[in-house]
Amino acid sequence: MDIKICGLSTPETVNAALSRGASHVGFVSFEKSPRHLHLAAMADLVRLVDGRAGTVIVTVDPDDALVDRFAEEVRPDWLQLHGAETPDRVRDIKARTGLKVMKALPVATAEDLGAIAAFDGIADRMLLDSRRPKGSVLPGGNGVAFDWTLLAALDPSLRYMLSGGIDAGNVADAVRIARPAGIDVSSGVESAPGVKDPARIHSFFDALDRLAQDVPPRKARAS
Ligand SMILES: O=C(O)c1ccccc1NCC(=O)[C@H](O)[C@H](O)COP(=O)(O)O
Repeated sequence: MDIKICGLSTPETVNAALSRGASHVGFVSFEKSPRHLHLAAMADLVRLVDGRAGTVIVTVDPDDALVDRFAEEVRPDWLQLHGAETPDRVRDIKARTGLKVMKALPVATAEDLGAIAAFDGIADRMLLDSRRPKGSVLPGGNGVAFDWTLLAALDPSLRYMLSGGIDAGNVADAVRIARPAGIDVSSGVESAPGVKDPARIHSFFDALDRLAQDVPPRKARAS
């Protein structure tokens, strides 16, 4: 299973995630976020990763100029689009940058899942996240979960990332209920908003290690 640790901002916490085998590490470009990083700081962290995990810039409705700067100055592997980007816009951004795109979709009801089909064959990965709670200025990274049982209706071959309010205490339930191809976590490995905590990153991976001992691999499971 892919594991993405999102909203990292220091070499120490990037190294903690890499040391436990994170498949992806994410850096947020959104000025209202406590996790916002300038491009030069992101570029330093991408160089530190040096191919040991997929590097992801999380961004919200970026214009072409910003997309170009991400591709040229930071050189990540992925852009994670966390705004109202349409399938056409996702296609344009992929063609413009040559980068892989993860499209985030806010989920609160079964109807919300209907939007996934429009990105089929366009987005490289869907990320199913909670809807922004009332009063939050952040489209993601709010530390709230949605009803994972809604995901039972999805085509089992859809390889999506699950996010929203996941932490060491509930990741086992998230995996057992949703059986996602990947998990994305941010607030759940922080000691305060925007402050990643190496000890919590380790606890999160410890919980995954325990889970790996009890949950059969996805392909081997019935239905
Ligand atoms: O994390 C942010 O501050 C953020 C800001 C703007 C858009 C997206 C953002 N985060 C997206 C993520 O990938 C988070 O990991 C995801 O929403 C889960 O967050 P959490 O519930 O805190 O684990």
